[in-house]
Amino acid sequence: MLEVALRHRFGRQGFAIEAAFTAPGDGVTALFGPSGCGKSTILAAVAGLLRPDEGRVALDGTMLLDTTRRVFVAPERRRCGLVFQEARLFPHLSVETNLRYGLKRAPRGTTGPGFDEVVALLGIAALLPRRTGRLSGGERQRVALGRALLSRPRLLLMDEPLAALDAARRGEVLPFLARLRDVARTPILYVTHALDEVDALADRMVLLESGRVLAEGSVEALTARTDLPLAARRDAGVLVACTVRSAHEGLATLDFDGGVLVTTSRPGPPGTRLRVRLRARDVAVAIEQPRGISTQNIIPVTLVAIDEGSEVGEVFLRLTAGPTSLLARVTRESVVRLQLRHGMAVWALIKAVTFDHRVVGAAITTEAAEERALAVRMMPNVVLKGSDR
Ligand SMILES: Nc1ncnc2c1ncn2[C@@H]1O[C@H](COP(=O)(O)OP(=O)(O)OP(=O)(O)O)[C@@H](O)[C@H]1O
Repeated sequence: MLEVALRHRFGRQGFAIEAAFTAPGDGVTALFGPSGCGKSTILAAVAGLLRPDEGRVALDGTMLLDTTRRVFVAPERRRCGLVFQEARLFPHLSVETNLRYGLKRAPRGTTGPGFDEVVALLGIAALLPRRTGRLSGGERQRVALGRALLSRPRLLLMDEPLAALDAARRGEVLPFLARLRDVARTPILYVTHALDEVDALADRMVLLESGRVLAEGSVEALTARTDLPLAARRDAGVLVACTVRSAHEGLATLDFDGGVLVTTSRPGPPGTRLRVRLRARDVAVAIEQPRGISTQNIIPVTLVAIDEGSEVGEVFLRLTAGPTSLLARVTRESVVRLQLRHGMAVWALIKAVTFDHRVVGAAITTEAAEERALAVRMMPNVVLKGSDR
């Protein structure tokens, strides 16, 4: 487990951070918040690249920083693997040499994935002889991930690793990040301000604003809260864990804990586990079961709360389908007109064409899936969290 408590101010009048949070010993914890809220500064303090005015950083009980006891472990001795927005590779050297540089930094006597395993995991075998200066941005980031992993870190620190890539390249690298998360068993602290990356990768989220922690918890729990700034976003809504039951003729049926969803997005074959973001603005409610309507998803739910929205004239309806929470963003006028009250049984209406999905495990090509199977064979003591568990 990573424990962080920091207090720092740049100069006398500068930006101030006062933040404390924990991250578990596995999975991805996202440091999420708007530009300038202090995410990179916190990451730098964990890496040892910044000495905060006061603070404590402990990794699995080992103190990396404790200003009260004058403990400051040098960055190179913290065993943190770093991946930044730009890959920071040696441009004149080959991919293989860059990767072996990572391996050289692994402390003696440590165990972890070997060179071939990491190359297979990240699908970079064909790139090995090439100079990194000639690679695409996405390829460079995969090499940077490999180099970080080969240094056998106890913690991977990633500062917006996809932010410098265009949409196509991000889509190319994301599944590899998911594979790394699932196979490498190294906890990851992941800085981002992109909610879709949180949806795709993170188990936990630490929500930051102006140098302070507003909330921390599971991604599902935090995205369903209407009292956090996340609720002001146009894509505010809940994340629902689903499993594909069937998929044919352009429609997929997904099971979730509390019902069934039908979607036109292509989530993969039966059994695939994924997360669906149901945006509050895409959910309507009806007080009677609608008939003669094109909407595919008509889900019986209970209205459990009416929360203030961030916009005048709007509210969030908090609905439950079994143990699963949904949010609907509707006008206050509708609440009055339909006489909506807590405890009412209503129907949530969600068009099949509206929602996005993120495959929880790596959604990768057949070739990459074969490489992944190879990586798994080569790393027998791996834990799989993905769709092909
Ligand atoms: N060395 C420094 N000296 C003075 N101010 C700094 C320094 N480094 C960062 N800051 C300020 O601290 C604040 C937080 O910066 P930080 O880079 O941690 O934010 P961030 O959340 O990572 O933002 P972004 O998403 O834009 O990278 C900003 O206002 C920044 O200008």
